[in-house]
Amino acid sequence: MMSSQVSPVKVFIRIRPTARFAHELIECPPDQQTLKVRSRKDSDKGKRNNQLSSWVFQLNGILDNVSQEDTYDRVARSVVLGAFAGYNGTIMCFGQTGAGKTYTMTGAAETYKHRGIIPRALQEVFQEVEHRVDHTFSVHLSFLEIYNETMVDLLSSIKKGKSLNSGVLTVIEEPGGGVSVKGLSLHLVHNEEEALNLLFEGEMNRIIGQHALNKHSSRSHCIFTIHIESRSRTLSDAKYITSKLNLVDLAGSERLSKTGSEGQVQMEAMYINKSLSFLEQVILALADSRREHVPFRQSKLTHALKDSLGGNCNTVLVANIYGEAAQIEETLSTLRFASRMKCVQTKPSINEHVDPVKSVTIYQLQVRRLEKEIQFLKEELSMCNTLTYRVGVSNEILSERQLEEVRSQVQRYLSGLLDEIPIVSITQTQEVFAQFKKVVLEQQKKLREQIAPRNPRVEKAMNTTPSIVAEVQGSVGAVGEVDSCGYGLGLAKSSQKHQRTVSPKPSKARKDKQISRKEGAASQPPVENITVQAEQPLNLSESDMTTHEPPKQAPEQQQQQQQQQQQHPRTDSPPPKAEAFEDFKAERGSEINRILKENKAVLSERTTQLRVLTDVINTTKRDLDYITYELRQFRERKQSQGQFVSSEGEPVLEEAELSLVMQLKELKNRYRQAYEDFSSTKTEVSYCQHLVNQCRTRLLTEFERWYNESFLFPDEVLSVLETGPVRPGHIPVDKALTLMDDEEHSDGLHHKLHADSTVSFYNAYNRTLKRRGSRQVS
Ligand SMILES: Nc1ncnc2c1ncn2[C@@H]1O[C@H](COP(=O)(O)OP(=O)(O)OP(=O)(O)O)[C@@H](O)[C@H]1O
Repeated sequence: MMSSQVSPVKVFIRIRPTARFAHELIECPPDQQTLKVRSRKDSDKGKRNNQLSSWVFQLNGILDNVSQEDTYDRVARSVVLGAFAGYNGTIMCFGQTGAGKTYTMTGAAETYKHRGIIPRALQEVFQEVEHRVDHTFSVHLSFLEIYNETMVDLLSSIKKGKSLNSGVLTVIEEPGGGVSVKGLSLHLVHNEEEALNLLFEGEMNRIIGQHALNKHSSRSHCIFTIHIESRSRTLSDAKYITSKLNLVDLAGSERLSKTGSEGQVQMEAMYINKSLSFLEQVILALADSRREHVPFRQSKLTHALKDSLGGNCNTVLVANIYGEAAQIEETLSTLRFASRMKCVQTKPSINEHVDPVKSVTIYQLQVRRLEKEIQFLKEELSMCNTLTYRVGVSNEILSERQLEEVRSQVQRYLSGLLDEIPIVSITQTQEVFAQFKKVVLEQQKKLREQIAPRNPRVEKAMNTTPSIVAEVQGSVGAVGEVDSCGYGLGLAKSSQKHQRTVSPKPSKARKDKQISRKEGAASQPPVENITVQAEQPLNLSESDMTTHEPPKQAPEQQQQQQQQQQQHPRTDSPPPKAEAFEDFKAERGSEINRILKENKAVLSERTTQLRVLTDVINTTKRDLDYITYELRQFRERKQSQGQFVSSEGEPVLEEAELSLVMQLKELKNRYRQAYEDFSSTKTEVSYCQHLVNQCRTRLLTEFERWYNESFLFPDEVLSVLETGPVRPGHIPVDKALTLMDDEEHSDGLHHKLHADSTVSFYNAYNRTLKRRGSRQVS
């Protein structure tokens, strides 16, 4: 049930038309909401009073000379429509016998025009059911009569009704605060006509007693209920709403003395008066916010109307009055009841429920649907795989336009104009790789054409130098913290050094050339701006230096190399990296090295400071614990000996205790200060560590580049690299130098990728051909 707002009961006065209307006693001002009544009688005591008393009643509307149609519109329509939104509604007529309750509620059966609220409500309900096509509705009816405190099912004569209990009817309270009548039959109706049939059937069954005032007077209370249940057609969830419309025709409220009834009828009148009196008590209790208990259970009527009066319901009361002078007492009584009812507040709220069975079914359906979907996707995936590896390739080959797009993407990616190449399909991804390889091969070919025939040294470098990537990774891993500053090259022990017969250092002229080349390079940022992130590992070890050993060669190769070395001067061979690194730090990389050393010095100093502060904190903490313990001990001792109190009655601190308190205070301050210093120093340490790491990475990266470009690559290689789309770092440069795929290999690459994919298809095709051939032969 959804949260509700408080809403007061709406009260209307309906005046039965009469030629003898007591205009001198009842005045209806034009505002249509006020009734002024005068009377010479003391209505409470039932005696004549010479004083003329007057009363003013303020209500929601006065229905004087108002048609049945307008009465329905003003009184009932909103309540009936509210039921379609899930709100319960109650409309009840109250008043003395013959004042027009039944006329208002059921109407005059003879003429269609004079039909009352119930038939009009039924008409509206079925019109709404027809209009609201997005919902399915079920409408049930029940008709209850309360006669002499006995509940009677007015539709029990109808066989089809569903009733939980065919025995005695009892009012039961439902968990949400509502009430229902156990055993009362509920009848499913599909249209207005079926519903009206039931209404008339119930009316026929109504017990009618002879009465002095009105021979057709109803001596019972009747509750005609329309039960509506609606479910969305569009949302297949388990939620649904229910509502009920109680249309109540109360028995006449006249006094016993006035009826002049005897015997059975007098008994009826007594019961009626009693139940209406209980109704009044309930209304009084509901109108008084201080009252905690409301006596609903005192009568069947009040119990059955419990949720209509004080619960989850839009409630409207029509108080019918018979405006003749002779009835002024009853009129006053009815109006008093009506104005009390106006103070009653209800809490209408939408009755939304969740169908437990349906919710399980819905989840089951969802699970089943998802399982189906998974199955479908699995099948689609397997079909896709099948197609990709067998026949699909021929269908999925990229068009010329698509190929061109991939080429363009790769070019833009390599030149830095595109950040990433999105993966679209397997063939597109294959094509991207193919294009990358093609670029590499093209560059390699260009290199070979330009330099190989003219420069045998490059051939040699290409054959003897490990891959640049391996070099960068391996060599970076070869430098460690072994020098005096805690940093430097991890120099291999002399016994582990490979024996080189060549001069370890490049000539001065060569070095100058190298330096000027690097200094001219645009990629060289100022050393202060150390923001390059490390991509290489930083931890370097001595043993890694052995990775600089030339790869093991076959004896023939060694012999060939020795011959080559004899042919070419030794100065052409690259120096050992350890020595080159020392040179680099002294010259080309001196500035970075200096900054690195400075940063390391600051780091070392801050680390020492941090250590000192840690000691201070620990010592202070120990002292704090000790003084706290001492103070506690002192106070416990003092407690056992009794408290010293000054002449003013204040507790007195002893000198020793005061000293401990002061020490504690001082220690706390020291601790706080040391902790603050520790925190800020710790931040500094991690920042310095970060700077050191950056510098170290930078030094190594610069060294590797310098080493490679100075000793391994000739100018021709560098010039080609600078002009091509592949920038240093994009691909392993040595790959470009050492990979020697021939032209056909390059050209055939794209086809091979597809050929791999089509192999299954062609294998199968060839097998079929073979089988066919063998059959022909045989
Ligand atoms: N507003 C009205 N317009 C025309 N006729 C009316 C109106 N109100 C009541 N009457 C007529 O007055 C007579 C008594 O009305 P009705 O039977 O509705 O009174 P009641 O309050 O229902 O009495 P009871 O105590 O028997 O239930 C009926 O013949 C009815 O047609």
